Formats: sequence, C-alpha cells, structure tokens
Amino acid sequence: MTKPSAAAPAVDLADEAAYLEAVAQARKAADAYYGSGESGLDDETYDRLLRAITVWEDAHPGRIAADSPSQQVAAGVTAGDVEHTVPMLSLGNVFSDEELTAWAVSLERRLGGAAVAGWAVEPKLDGVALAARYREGRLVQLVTRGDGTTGEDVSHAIGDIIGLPMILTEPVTIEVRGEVLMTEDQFAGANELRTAHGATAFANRRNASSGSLRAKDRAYRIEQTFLAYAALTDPEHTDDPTLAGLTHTRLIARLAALGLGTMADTPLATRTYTSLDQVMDRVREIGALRAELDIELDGAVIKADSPVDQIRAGMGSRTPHWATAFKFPAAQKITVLRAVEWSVGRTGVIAPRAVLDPVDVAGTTITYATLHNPADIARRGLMLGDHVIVYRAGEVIPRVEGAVAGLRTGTEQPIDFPELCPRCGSGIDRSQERWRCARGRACGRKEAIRYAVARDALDIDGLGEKIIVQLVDKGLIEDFADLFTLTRDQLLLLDRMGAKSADNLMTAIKAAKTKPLNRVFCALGVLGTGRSMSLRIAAHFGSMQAIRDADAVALEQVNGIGGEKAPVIVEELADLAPVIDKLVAAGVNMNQPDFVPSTPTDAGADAETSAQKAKSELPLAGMTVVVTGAMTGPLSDRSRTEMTELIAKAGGRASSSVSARTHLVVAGENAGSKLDKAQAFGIETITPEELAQRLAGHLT
Ligand SMILES: NC(=O)c1ccc[n+]([C@@H]2O[C@H](COP(=O)([O-])OP(=O)(O)OC[C@H]3O[C@@H](n4cnc5c(N)ncnc54)[C@H](O)[C@@H]3O)[C@@H](O)[C@H]2O)c1
Ligand SMILES: [Zn+2]
Repeated sequence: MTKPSAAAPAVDLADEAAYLEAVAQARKAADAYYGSGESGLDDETYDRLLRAITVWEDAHPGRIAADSPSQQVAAGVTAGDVEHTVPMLSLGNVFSDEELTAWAVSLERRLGGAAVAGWAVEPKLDGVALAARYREGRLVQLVTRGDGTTGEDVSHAIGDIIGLPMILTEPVTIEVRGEVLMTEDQFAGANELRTAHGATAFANRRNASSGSLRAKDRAYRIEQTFLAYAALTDPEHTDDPTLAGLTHTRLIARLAALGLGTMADTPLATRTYTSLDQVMDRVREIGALRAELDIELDGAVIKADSPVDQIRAGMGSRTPHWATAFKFPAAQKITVLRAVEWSVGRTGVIAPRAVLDPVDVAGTTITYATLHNPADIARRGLMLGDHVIVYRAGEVIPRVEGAVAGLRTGTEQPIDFPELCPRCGSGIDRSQERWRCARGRACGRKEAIRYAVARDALDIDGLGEKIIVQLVDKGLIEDFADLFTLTRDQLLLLDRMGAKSADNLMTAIKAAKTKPLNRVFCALGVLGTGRSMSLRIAAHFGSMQAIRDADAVALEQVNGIGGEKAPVIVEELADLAPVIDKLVAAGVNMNQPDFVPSTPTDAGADAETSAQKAKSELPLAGMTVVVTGAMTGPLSDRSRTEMTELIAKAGGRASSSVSARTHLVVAGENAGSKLDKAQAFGIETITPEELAQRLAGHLT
C-alpha cells in the first residue's frame, strides 16, 4: 500500500559557505523549474535541499540570503503583469503524522487555544495553479500564480480547458482558483501535437501543463483539465454574498453546481472530519487511491473547514496558516535510459521495455519501465542516454514519462527499432501502433500453447514446457487444438515419456474436452481477453457459435468491451477460425453451463423468463465482486479463475479492480491495497469464510 512516510532526512549544512552553496544550487533548479519548466533535479532532491536551507535559516534568522528560494512563492521566479489582490499562496508541508499533529497544535494556538471547528481533507493535485475570473457568469480572464502577487495573463487558453466553462450555470461574478493538469490521454495528445510541429516532447505532465498554458500564438490547441479548490469570496471579488459564509467543503460543492470542474462526486471529493485521527485515515485512503487515478497527486491537503477559523488563523507571506499539505513519497524520479529491449508476446505483439539505471521510487528500486509501443517512444522523443523521468505510484507498472531535454550532452543515441521480428526474424506488421510479427500467433506458438493449457485456461496437468517444445519441434502439433487428436503412440515418441505418463496425459487431455466455454475461449488467447473477460464473454453469449456470430456492436454489450476492443476481438476470432474449427471437430465442449440469455428472445420486452427470474434471486445477483488476498476456509484451494466462476454462478460479476462501482470485496489473508481502497470507498468487505456461508448452496 502507498503509505505516506517521512521524507528523506535533510542534509546538515555545516557552515554558511555550505548554506550559500545550497541556496545557489536550489536557486538554479527553481529558476529552471518555474521558468522553462525543466529542472535537472527531481522534486525529492529539491525538497531535501530546501529543507536543509530552511533548517539553517531557522537557526540563523539574521543571515538569510536575499535570493533564498525559501522566501517567496515559486521562489519568486515568474512574476507577471496581472495583480492578484488576494495573493495566490503556496502550501506548507508535513511528511508524517507527528508533523501533522505539531502543525495542528500550532494552528490551534493561533486560534487562541480553541479547537478547529472541522477539518476538510482533499487531494493535492499535481499540476499548475490557475485563477479563472468570471464576470456575470462569463469567463473573462485566466491568470497564472506567478510569484503569488502577480501572474501572467493566459486568457488565450480560454476554451481549451475542461472544467472551465465559458458560461457558468448562474450569472455570478467570481474568481475561482484551482489546478490545471493533464490526464494520460491529454498528455499523449499534447506530445503528439507538439512533436508534429517540430518541438521536443515534454518531460512530464506538470511540465506539459505549464508549458502549454503559457505558450501564446501557437498554431494548435492543447486540451487540459481544471479542478477547483478555492474561490475569492470577499465582497470585492464576488457579487454572491452567500459564498463568504460557506465552509470549504460547501464552497466546493457550490463551485461544482456552477458548472466548474471539481472532485465532488468522485472518491477523491473533499470530506470533513472532526478528529486528526480521522484526517490521517483519510490521507492514507487518498494515498491508496493514487495508483489507479488518471490524474497525478503528490499529497493530500488538510484545511480548516470553517471560514471563521480561516480568517482568524490568517496567512503568512508564502503560505496560509489554516492549510497544509501532507506530501506523499515522490512518484517521479530522474534516471538514465540505457537501453530499449524488444520482446515478442504469445500473440506475436512486439513490445518495447526501457532499461534504466536503477533508481529508488517511493521505496522500490526500478530498473525497467513500460514503453507502450514504438509510436509512444516517438511521441515522447526519447533517446538512449537521456535523463528520463520515471513515474510509479502504488502497484502500477512504472512508466517513462519523457526526457529532460535540458540535460542532454549531445552524446545521446537514437533508439533502434527492430527491422525484423526479434524472435523469429520474420517481417513486422506495422499497420497498427502496436507492432506485431508478420507471422502473428504462429511466431508465439509455443508460448500460446503453454498459455492454453495453464491452470486458468484448460488446466491440463502434466503438459509442461519441455513436452510442448518437443511436440511442436517434432511437428506433432501446431496449436493447442491439435492436442485433442494426438495419439498415445505419438506421445510415446517423446523423450522420457513412459507408458504411465502417456496414459495420464491422454486422460488429462480428454478431461479438458469438457471444460466450460469460458476456459476454452480463454485458451484461444484472443488479444485483450484474459480469464475474467473470457468468463464475461462466455456468460453473455452462451456458446462459441454465438460468439463467432457476434459483430463488434454485439460484443460491446459485454461489460468491459469498448469500441476499441470489440473490432480487435472480431478480427482475432476470424484469424483463429481454423483452430476453433479443429476444436469443434475434436468434440471439445463449446457451451457455457447454466447459460441464461440476458435478453428474452421470444417473450415480450418486459416479460421475465423463469430462468431470468431464477437468476435475479441468486445470492450475488447484479453484484460486482472483487476477490483479493489468499483464500481460507472452505474456499482455500480455489484458484482465482475458480473464484471468478463461483461468483458468476451465484449471479455476480468478478472484477480485478476496486472502483466506485464495486459492491462487495472478499478480502483474504494479506489483502493489500485493494482492501484499503474498498475501505476508502466504504464498500462492504467480507472474509472468504463469510462468502462461503453466503454461497452455501453453490459451492459444489
Ligand atoms: N525539481 C525542481 O527543481 C523544483 C524546483 C522548485 C520547486 N519544485 C517543486 O515544486 C513544489 C513546490 O512548489 P510550490 O511552492 O509551488 O508548492 P506546491 O506545489 O508544493 O504546493 C502549493 C500548490 O499546491 C496546489 N494545490 C493542489 N491541490 C491543492 C488543494 N487541494 N488546495 C490548495 N492548493 C492545492 C496549488 O497550486 C498550490 O499553489 C515542490 O514539490 C518542489 O519539489 C521542484
Ligand atoms: Zn516472429
């Protein structure tokens, strides 16, 4: 689980000379970071430096360097010409529960010893601060934070930012403040446009946001997202007198009602608590959600919820006294891209992977990271030897964001893309962004057969890799369908295959013929369909014939199959037709047991067949269920696939990830982040034993 933890300890500055050197180094980084947007230091390194600087400054208040970056918002780098009559401040930060408690104590001291009326907790969005000015409900001006007192006018971006509508739902005059950021798709889109116009790709999303916002007179428009976290509520800035009396939480709800982008109605919504223990729990919940979000967070923000407390606490020169950030371990680090490896999957897809100088990201050493496909590498403009930003939050696979172009030395080398399939040397099909060996699945024949007979698919015991390799090399089988027509005599031709093993294997293969359709379909290894998707498809269509008859539109009726996946599945099935025909001819089962069609065919639209009625009375009817951790009790030896099948039999739908749409989480031993997340969403959580009880009639 992602646990907010203490930051790396600050280095001790020995003397004033060391202090001045640290100031110079931090100044250089801050100038680059807030200026061009590209610093050679990652945030963790910068923050450690800044902490050392402030520790020294606290001990020597009379000797603070005039250009110390600790003294101003954004180190005073980017002033503009639009005044912020109410300054746009930064946030102080804490890295541990102890530091949070100490901060809360100091805040209550400012309130004259009174307890804070309530705490609002929300995510700290990792983007760029922006003020949006609406006059009588119409968006008239966008201003960056700048140095906090003046910012740059970036009104040219009006119309490009989702969450900042041109017209509000009511004609109010108001200045809204929030963060501009990019989703993964928006980031890819921005890089695509930028590289197409001959510019270098952005090093990361925050950079892309800041750069895109500030670039004027560009020939193309870049879409971004705005999420509000504040508004100016004093009479000088708004004509709605009710706003000033709202708590922070209610203010955000009000901004959402005006049509502005906020996190309201998402699991990240601002929530209010009375005790610090609850606040700390919520901070951890937000940390646990971080891995699966499409936006980046670098912490949680804790605010005094009541406007009375906020005004009494007041603001410092750089940060408000009534709010602070609980920072999460940095998810981005800078390291060097050494090589790109290309591997071929069982379906013939050729995928690149980045080899990095080992780097610690939030407590895990990273040496490899995903690069999605060759087009993705091109879009990010990467070169070998580049300093790249790698990103990893929670359990997600680390990814390469982009290169820090400012650190290039001229010795970087272009990345070699394969000319031929790295496994078999055939040509490459480049018709899609995802490259594939021209031989397609034939290239990954042995891997595909191993996949088909594995435990989650046909589960054929005794058919290990060595046997598969021999069977293919001796020309006895081309695909897994040929297994069903193998003879005992053919098996006996194999090295070290005795009569007894051959008999056992023949029995295991024969048993596989009666597996349910979802297992058979899974064994086909259709791109984009794993074990749980196979079960959904089988449960939806009921027979292989019905699946083969389905077009893309019909496939999209299956939960989880979107407009991109459906045509791929149709194409794959056409490709696999000879294999399926062989399976049918060999007498392999092609039906899903207990199949209930989801739409009545002959009966009227609202008539319920008795079979459907029976279905709606099942113990998990209509529920989305996530199983995590090790199963215990009566369910202890069930594999994940068997659990998925059991859930489906009881009327539910198994899913591998917890979301707001999850109804039930079955948490076994050592359940990790999925359990944390379920608790964050307030989803019902039960043990494997409790599930076994609920499904008592369905266990056999
Ligand atoms: N790598 C470098 O060289 C370098 C140099 C300078 C600064 N930095 C990084 O910049 C950061 C410090 O920058 P900063 O002073 O601009 O502050 P900050 O970004 O850490 O925090 C303040 C900002 O948080 C934003 N924010 C997000 N969610 C919010 C919410 N819910 N409520 C209120 N505000 C919210 C606001 O834009 C606010 O201005 C640090 O992370 C530091 O590492 C890095
Ligand atoms: Zn190949």
